[in-house]
Amino acid sequence: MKISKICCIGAGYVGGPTMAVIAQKCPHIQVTVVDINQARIDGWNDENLENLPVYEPGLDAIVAEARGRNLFFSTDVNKAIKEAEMIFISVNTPTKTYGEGRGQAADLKWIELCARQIAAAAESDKIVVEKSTLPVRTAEAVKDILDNTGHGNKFQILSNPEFLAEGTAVEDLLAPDRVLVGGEMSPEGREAMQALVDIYAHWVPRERILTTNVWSSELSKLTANAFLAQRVSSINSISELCERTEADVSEVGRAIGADSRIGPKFLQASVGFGGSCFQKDILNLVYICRRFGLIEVADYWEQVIKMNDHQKARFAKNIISHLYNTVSGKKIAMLGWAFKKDTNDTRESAAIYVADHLLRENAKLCIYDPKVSKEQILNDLNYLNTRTPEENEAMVEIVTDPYQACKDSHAIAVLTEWDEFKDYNWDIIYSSMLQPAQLFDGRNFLDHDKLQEIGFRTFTIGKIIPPVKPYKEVLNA
Ligand SMILES: NC(=O)c1ccc[n+]([C@@H]2O[C@H](COP(=O)([O-])OP(=O)(O)OC[C@H]3O[C@@H](n4cnc5c(N)ncnc54)[C@H](O)[C@@H]3O)[C@@H](O)[C@H]2O)c1
Ligand SMILES: O=c1ccn([C@@H]2O[C@H](COP(=O)(O)OP(=O)(O)O[C@H]3O[C@H](CO)[C@@H](O)[C@H](O)[C@H]3O)[C@@H](O)[C@H]2O)c(=O)[nH]1
Repeated sequence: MKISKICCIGAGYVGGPTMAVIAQKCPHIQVTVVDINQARIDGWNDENLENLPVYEPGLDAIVAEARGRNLFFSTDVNKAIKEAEMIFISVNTPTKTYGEGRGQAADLKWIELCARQIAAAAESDKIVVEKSTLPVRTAEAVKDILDNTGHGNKFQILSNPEFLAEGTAVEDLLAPDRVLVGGEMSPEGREAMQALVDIYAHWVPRERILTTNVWSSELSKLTANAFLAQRVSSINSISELCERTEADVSEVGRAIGADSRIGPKFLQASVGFGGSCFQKDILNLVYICRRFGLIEVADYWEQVIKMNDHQKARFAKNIISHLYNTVSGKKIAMLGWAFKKDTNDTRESAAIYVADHLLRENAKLCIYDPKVSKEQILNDLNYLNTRTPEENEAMVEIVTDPYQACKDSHAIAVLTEWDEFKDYNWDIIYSSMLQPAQLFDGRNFLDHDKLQEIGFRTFTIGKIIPPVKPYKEVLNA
């Protein structure tokens, strides 16, 4: 079966970049990405590529090449469904905030709405591809809705989870470790799988395209994220032990990572993992296990989240304890708000929770992030509901100049590993701060020897840095 028209429902961090790459690599396929969010679609259609709603290195060039040729962004969902032979569902599947499974289960409201809309709008048979991350056996529900409301049209449901990481989405999409396609093991199912495999085979080596049954595919996505997050929580747990024993977590990470059975990736200790996926997907896994009565399995994975919460709280508490057990009324500069570098995404960023912790202690925060807007930072804090939006606005200043953020502060907390932070003139920053100037590197990536040499009291994760010399006088006081 040859596909000539694709539609993707959901123009977010996954739908936008994924479809842009398919369109670039398959110029003969018309790709239409649709969304109910008009502002998002306007952003994707904006002539100024700096206004694309998703920031990813290299994405602007790909959009520029394909947009208007065979890549289109629209809010006309029904039209795109009607025209397409293959429909990707790439809508959000956040943790439920209400009712049964609140705080753990995935909220499949948007998935169901998509299935119903596809059923209502379709005028011919369709292949429906689950691109969103879904609980194992969701395809069953999607198929049930489509089969019972789809006016006799035939639907094949495939699972094709996305493994891209933000910040490296384009490189991950262009050269994925693997592409996973799960489908029904019937002749029709195999034909649908082959149609999707043929699309990816335009640029992905065939041996990297794995096919499985639907349930293995759905569960592999949750499992991959659980394993990755578990590595971060594991090294973070060891970081705390390092701080008590004068071991250095970077050295431990290097030493264990050299074992080919362990491997060197995802062993970077940090203030805690963030992002829209790890926490939500593990909570979902935990929920599914509990539903099946697998209490020990659920508890095992839940510990990964508990460890992560502990790490974020530990970082904030460490700042407070080094500022003589009070941050009340003290200016603290926060460098970085995104959950990792090279993305403007802030979902579940450790920075949000560290900020909230410090604000509960009445700190005054001054925040700088090169890619995150003031509105987004305030939205993130307001979403926690810890205090009123007016109170957040009064306690938090958001600036576009990192030097201004640090000026007159008691301490700097580095929350995101943006490359530009390494190149700052730390002498100038040091001399503009209140003394003793303290710096808390939540990403272990700055040049700590140099910072110590300048005079900073430097604290990092998983390593105690001894002071190299008495604290300097304020240079330009
Ligand atoms: N963000 C990532 O890095 C990443 C990576 C792999 C997988 N995933 C998974 O992919 C899915 C999408 O994630 P995302 O980060 O792109 O989410 P997102 O929130 O950025 O985008 C989802 C989009 O879907 C739209 N939408 C929701 N319901 C709709 C409907 N009925 N019709 C049309 N549009 C609708 C929303 O308006 C939104 O723009 C999630 O299941 C997520 O777990 C995300
Ligand atoms: O050694 C490490 C690696 C990562 N992190 C943190 O872990 C979080 C997640 O990072 P990363 O996995 O690189 O980014 P995501 O975009 O969240 O990607 C994850 O989640 C996606 C959504 O499901 C999956 O598609 C990807 O495969 C999976 O890596 C970030 O806060 C990182 O700073 C660390 O603290 N230490």
